[in-house]
Amino acid sequence: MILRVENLGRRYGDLAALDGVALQLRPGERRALIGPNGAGKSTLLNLVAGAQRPTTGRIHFNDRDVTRIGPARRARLGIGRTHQHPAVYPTLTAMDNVLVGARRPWGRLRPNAREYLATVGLADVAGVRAGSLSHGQRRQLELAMALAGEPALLLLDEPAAGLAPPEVELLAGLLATMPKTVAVLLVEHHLDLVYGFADNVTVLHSGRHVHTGTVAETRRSPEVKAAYAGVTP
Ligand SMILES: Nc1ncnc2c1ncn2[C@@H]1O[C@H](COP(=O)(O)OP(=O)(O)OP(=O)(O)O)[C@@H](O)[C@H]1O
Repeated sequence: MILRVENLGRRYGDLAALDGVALQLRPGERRALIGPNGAGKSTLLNLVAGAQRPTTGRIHFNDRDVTRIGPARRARLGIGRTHQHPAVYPTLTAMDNVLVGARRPWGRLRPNAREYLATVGLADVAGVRAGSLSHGQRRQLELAMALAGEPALLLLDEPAAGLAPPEVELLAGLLATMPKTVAVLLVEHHLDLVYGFADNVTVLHSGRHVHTGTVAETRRSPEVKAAYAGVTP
């Protein structure tokens, strides 16, 4: 398993944002994480990335316990991520943003950086400052930055949020061409995107795990229907 999460919990005062969640991802697996607003999806992603510390539970990445390891070291170990609001350096060019994402000596990686930009469809704006790019392009750039780190696990937090329908289609195409060496954990509300992309789908509701299954199983799951109807399954 590339990711093994056991009994993961996170409290904010009286609120259990995440409550005893277990999750396992195979190398190269495409897994979507869905659930209604406030279900705990971003919290789970932040705990796996190391941006937040769990209240309970353990996180194993590549058979290594990373529960107490900080986010920068987890990134170097091979956990890449994107954010709900794209985190790019606005005053740096698209190219230099990718070089930052690569976390390796500048010059050596320049040709590669161009490849990553091309992968996400941004080759033409390599020299443009990230702050001048559209919201959709900044999302694509953040994905190139994450890929440049050559992660074994990529955490994507609502990559379709704020995108126009043609940009969502572009994103779906990008996700489909993602290297099979990368396992992806995708948090997304856009269910067409989820069902077109995922091997398996995990559903959270009120911080709890309510379902994991294939796309077909998820589509007909009564627990999933109940979770989305706002009923406690
Ligand atoms: N820093 C925080 N302080 C207090 N409560 C928080 C904090 N972060 C998240 N929460 C609460 O934890 C719960 C889970 O939030 P989380 O953002 O993980 O849900 P989500 O499934 O990602 O929701 P959405 O789909 O709306 O992004 C929510 O009730 C939220 O209000």
